[in-house]
Amino acid sequence: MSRILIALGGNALGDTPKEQFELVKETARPIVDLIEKGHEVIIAHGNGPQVGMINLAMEEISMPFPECIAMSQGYIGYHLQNRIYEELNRRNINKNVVTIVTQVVVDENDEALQNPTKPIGRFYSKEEAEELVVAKGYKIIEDSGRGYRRVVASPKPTDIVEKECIKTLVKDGHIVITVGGGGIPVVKKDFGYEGVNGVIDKDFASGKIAELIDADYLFVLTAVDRIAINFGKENQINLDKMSIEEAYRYIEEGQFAPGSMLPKVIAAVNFAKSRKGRQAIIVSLEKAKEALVGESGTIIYNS
Ligand SMILES: Nc1ncnc2c1ncn2[C@@H]1O[C@H](COP(=O)(O)OP(=O)(O)O)[C@@H](O)[C@H]1O
Ligand SMILES: NC(=O)OP(=O)(O)O
Repeated sequence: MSRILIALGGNALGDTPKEQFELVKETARPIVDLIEKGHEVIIAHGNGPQVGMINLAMEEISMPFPECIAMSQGYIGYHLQNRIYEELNRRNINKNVVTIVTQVVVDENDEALQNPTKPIGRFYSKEEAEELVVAKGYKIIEDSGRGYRRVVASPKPTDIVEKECIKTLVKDGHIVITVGGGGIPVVKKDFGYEGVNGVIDKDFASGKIAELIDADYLFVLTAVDRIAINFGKENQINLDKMSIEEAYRYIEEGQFAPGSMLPKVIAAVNFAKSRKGRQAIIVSLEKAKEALVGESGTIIYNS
């Protein structure tokens, strides 16, 4: 039996709450497959499209990002815990599922707070993007050949406020959904914490919690079955494994798009490096079960 941290991509959760609730029904199956095999599963998820949607919908009252992230953790967590519970019941597996509203500590001097890089919200055409820059003052970038997106600050996680609660729940056999959307970014104050504007990359927060709960595997589930080099080009090569040294070389070559595949690879490398025997796997949701027996995904390993 292994302890597996599953990081679900926000782009795989659909565009509307209705669409998401249907999609998450499918998401629950491969997750429960792993639980049925006896693995301990902890779930993290993205919120890029959703947090952008919430922030835009609440523009009139300028809803700050920490609150938007908390809302996204709540409703994505609700969908996941509802559907996973249903799937567990269908298979007569007696387990509890719970979502933790999670605050993630960042450094108030993190330079990333002044330099927006994290794509959120929907994709725009080039013309729409140009209009938004003028009308709303957004910073917009081109996102991995898929269109244009707003970017916001994305500080690095340094600690997780609720880590002891998470550890206890996992130890007691409960299925925990945590660090949704990378967690609510907070900075330490004298007696507590205060939210800051930004969206933490869920891949980095997932790597952090995976280390803290002593996971054996970090599964980063996204839209592609494998990492590729020369991605999207005629000479694209999909990788079934990648050593840490190879990963560093490909990063240097610029093989992984910033804001999409690059944070996943960095989080995977950091996790694989942190303890001998730990492996990170980047794979699609549909192929998660196959990935555990080496039949899909890209394994990032410490050679
Ligand atoms: N080298 C690469 N190999 C595979 N996919 C890549 C690569 N570079 C960029 N991508 C893109 O990155 C996407 C994953 O990032 P993203 O959609 O932001 O993640 P998430 O699933 O967490 O929302 C893939 O679906 C793919 O379109
Ligand atoms: N917060 C975050 O990293 O979300 P995505 O995975 O949706 O980009």
